[in-house]
Amino acid sequence: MQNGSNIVVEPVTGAIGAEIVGVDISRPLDDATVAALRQALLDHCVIFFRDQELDMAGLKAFAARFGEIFLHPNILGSKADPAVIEIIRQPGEKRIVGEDWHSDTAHVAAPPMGSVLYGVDVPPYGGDTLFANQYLAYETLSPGLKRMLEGVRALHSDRDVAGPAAELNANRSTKVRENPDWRETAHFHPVVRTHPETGRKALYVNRQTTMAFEHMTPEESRPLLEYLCRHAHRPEFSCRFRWRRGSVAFWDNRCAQHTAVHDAGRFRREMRRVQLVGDAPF
Ligand SMILES: O=C(O)CCC(=O)C(=O)O
Ligand SMILES: [Fe+2]
Repeated sequence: MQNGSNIVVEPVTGAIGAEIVGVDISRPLDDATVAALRQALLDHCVIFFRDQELDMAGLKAFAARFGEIFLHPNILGSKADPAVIEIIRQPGEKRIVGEDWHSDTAHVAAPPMGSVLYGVDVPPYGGDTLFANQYLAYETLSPGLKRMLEGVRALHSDRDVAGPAAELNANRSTKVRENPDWRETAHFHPVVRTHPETGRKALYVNRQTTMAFEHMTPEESRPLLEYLCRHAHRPEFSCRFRWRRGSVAFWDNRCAQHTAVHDAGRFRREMRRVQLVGDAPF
């Protein structure tokens, strides 16, 4: 049993991210350890682990210590276990999962609270993942823009990430579910959400799913939306994680955005991801 008091939390930037040292997450974790890890996640928005040996069951068991497992509505899960998504890139792949800045699965009524991503087969260089702190993105807006965004909601849709065209499926290994009866899933969420555990406000718009502000056309929304999406990942809000085999990133999807970098096209890259159930944003 791993004891919470042994854990060391080492921030990786001044803005976001911390590496956790001194814990083997393949072993059963006691409640003090889980509480310490959860606190580190709340403090740093994303936590990283190195040199972990996790099979699918181990990855799921670790994630399950932090909440109920979320089943993705669009992306096909592994044949071995549908709760685990295999995010695979073959050499030369045109499109990848997670390209461009986003928070995960924001088109559903209650988006996942977080994701645990595990590096199974990682390129020798390239294929990093970037994260950005959305508390800072909100806090650095001007008082006037903060006031303007108060109470404003935006429409989030899976039109571009799971649409009927399935153009994605032709160009990447990780497939969305092919469904002739596919219907768009769309929900309104506040542009500024309050984190249910920390009580802090975070910006909550992204380039993958946010279509328009409520009561406004996409054309009217686009300039401000684009400004907010660009502001959301300024270098001083972000960190970059370089993967090794056995690395883990566990992000809080309520206060962090992330993007995968598509710069390792010559190499195969294989990751496994488990998501956790979250609340409806408020
Ligand atoms: O493969 C990556 O680096 C991240 C992909 C992604 O966006 C995700 O797992 O949610
Ligand atoms: Fe993602």
